[in-house]
Amino acid sequence: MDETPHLRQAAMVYPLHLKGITRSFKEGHGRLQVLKGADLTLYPGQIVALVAPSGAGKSTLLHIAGLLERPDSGEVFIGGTPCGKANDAERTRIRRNDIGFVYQFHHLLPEFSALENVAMPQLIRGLERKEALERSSQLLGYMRLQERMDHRPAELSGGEQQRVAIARAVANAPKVLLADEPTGNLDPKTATYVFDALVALVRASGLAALFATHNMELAERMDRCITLEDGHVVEIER
Ligand SMILES: Nc1ncnc2c1ncn2[C@@H]1O[C@H](COP(=O)(O)OP(=O)(O)OP(=O)(O)O)[C@@H](O)[C@H]1O
Repeated sequence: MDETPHLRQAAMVYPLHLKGITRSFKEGHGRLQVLKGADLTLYPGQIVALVAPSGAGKSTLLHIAGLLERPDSGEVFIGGTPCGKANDAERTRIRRNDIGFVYQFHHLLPEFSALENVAMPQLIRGLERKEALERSSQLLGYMRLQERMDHRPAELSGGEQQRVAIARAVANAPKVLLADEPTGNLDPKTATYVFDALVALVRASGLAALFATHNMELAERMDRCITLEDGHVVEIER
């Protein structure tokens, strides 16, 4: 691995740092090389849009950054911790404590209330129930859902469900928030509302966020826009 002092510093300081990520998949008799040495650094408090055509590798990059998949080569640093050599248990711990995920579909637990859904990751992490519920209630208030806390997901609108999912994603105060089309299944007005709530939360908590989106209007409101070109991360100048 390239270990210039600059990179060592970046790896120590930044919420997310990807260095030389490669990933290929089996395709017919050959391999499809999706990522060919992708580099990316996210700064604290920064919201970055990842905009690229379908099939360019956005989800692959997010899965690798979120420690859901391992790259073929390269290194993922979360809050300065190199994760390549970490075993599965350590990766699960880092994922649980330091990474928040928001998906296009919320994956809330249907039999639990909004409040319990947000409390769940904190309880799994070992927080006292009272403390977890208090913090969850605060986060839901932040997402303007104080009136909806006791509702189950089926009793909430799509935009409300997604705001619960966002509150849950940041419940453990992660270093980085990763989102794959977080507003993709919402109508434009609701998408903007949910996005605004998300931005407010990211700004307030100072974490870094990386969002894959096809919504150019939302992407342009983020701090930085990046794309994937031929397996590399490229900044979109604005
Ligand atoms: N597990 C896998 N096995 C084989 N091929 C895969 C696998 N995962 C992804 N691919 C292929 O890798 C390429 C990139 O996929 P990826 O899902 O990362 O793209 P994407 O940019 O997120 O696309 P979309 O915007 O359509 O979600 C695609 O050609 C896809 O078919």
